[in-house]
Amino acid sequence: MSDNPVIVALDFPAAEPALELASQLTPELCRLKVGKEMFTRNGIGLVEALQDMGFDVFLDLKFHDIPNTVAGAVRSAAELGVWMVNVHASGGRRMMEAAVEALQGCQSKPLLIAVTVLTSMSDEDLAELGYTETAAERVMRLAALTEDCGLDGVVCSAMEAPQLRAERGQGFCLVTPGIRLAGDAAGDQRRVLTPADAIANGSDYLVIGRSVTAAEDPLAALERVHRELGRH
Ligand SMILES: O=c1ccn([C@@H]2O[C@H](COP(=O)(O)O)[C@@H](O)[C@H]2O)c(=O)[nH]1
Repeated sequence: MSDNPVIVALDFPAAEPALELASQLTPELCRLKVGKEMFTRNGIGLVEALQDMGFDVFLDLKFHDIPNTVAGAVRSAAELGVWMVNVHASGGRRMMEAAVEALQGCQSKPLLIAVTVLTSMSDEDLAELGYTETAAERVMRLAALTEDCGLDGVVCSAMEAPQLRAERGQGFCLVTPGIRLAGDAAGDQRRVLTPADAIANGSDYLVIGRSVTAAEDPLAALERVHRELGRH
C-alpha cells in the first residue's frame, strides 16, 4: 500500500455517500482525503470512521492563521492520527516553522505539507490579486521556503512537478490535485493533468476527486486510473 500514489478526495454534502463510496474501496486501492466540506459537517467522527476501515487519511484543512493557532491545529491533527495534514505556505516562515515545531515529540507524526498556489488559480487570477509572478514562479518560491522551514513537501499542480523535482530533489513530497481522466471536464480547476502525465512529471501523490466521485461508476473510474498508471 505504501507505494500507492492515489488519494481520493471525498467531497460530498453528507457523510453517507462518502462512507458508501469508502465501503466499496480498499486501502490497497487508495488513500482518502477529508477536506473542508466533509470535516465542517462531520468533524473528527468521519475521520475516525475512515481510519477504522483501515484507510490512511489526508486531512486537507489548509491551515492558514497566526503561528500559535496553526501549531495547535497541526498538533490536534497529529493526535487524531491522520497520515497527512497541510497548511498554506503563504502563511509564511514563522507559521510553517511553528507547525513543524508542534509535531516534534508527537507520538504519531503526519506528513506535513504546504499548499503553494491552488490548482484552481491561473496566472490571470494571480495578476488580479496583484501578484507579479506567474503561478509556476510563485510555486517555486513557496516550495523553496517550505523546504527551508522543514516541512515534508508541497501541494502544487503536476504541471510544476518537473521543475520542482529538479530544484528540490527526490526526497521532497509533491502532492498534486487538479487531476482529470482524459475527457473529463476541468470544472473550476485551471492547472490540470491526467494521472499518467502527473506521474510522468514526478508527482508522488495524485489527489483525485470528481473524476472518481462524480463518475457513474466510481470504482470503475478508479480502476481506470490504476490501469493508466500501469497498476492492475
Ligand atoms: O491546490 C489545490 C489544493 C487542494 N485541492 C483539493 O483537491 C480536491 C480536488 O478535487 P477535484 O474534484 O479532483 O477537482 C478538492 O478536494 C480540493 O479541495 C485542489 O483541488 N487544489
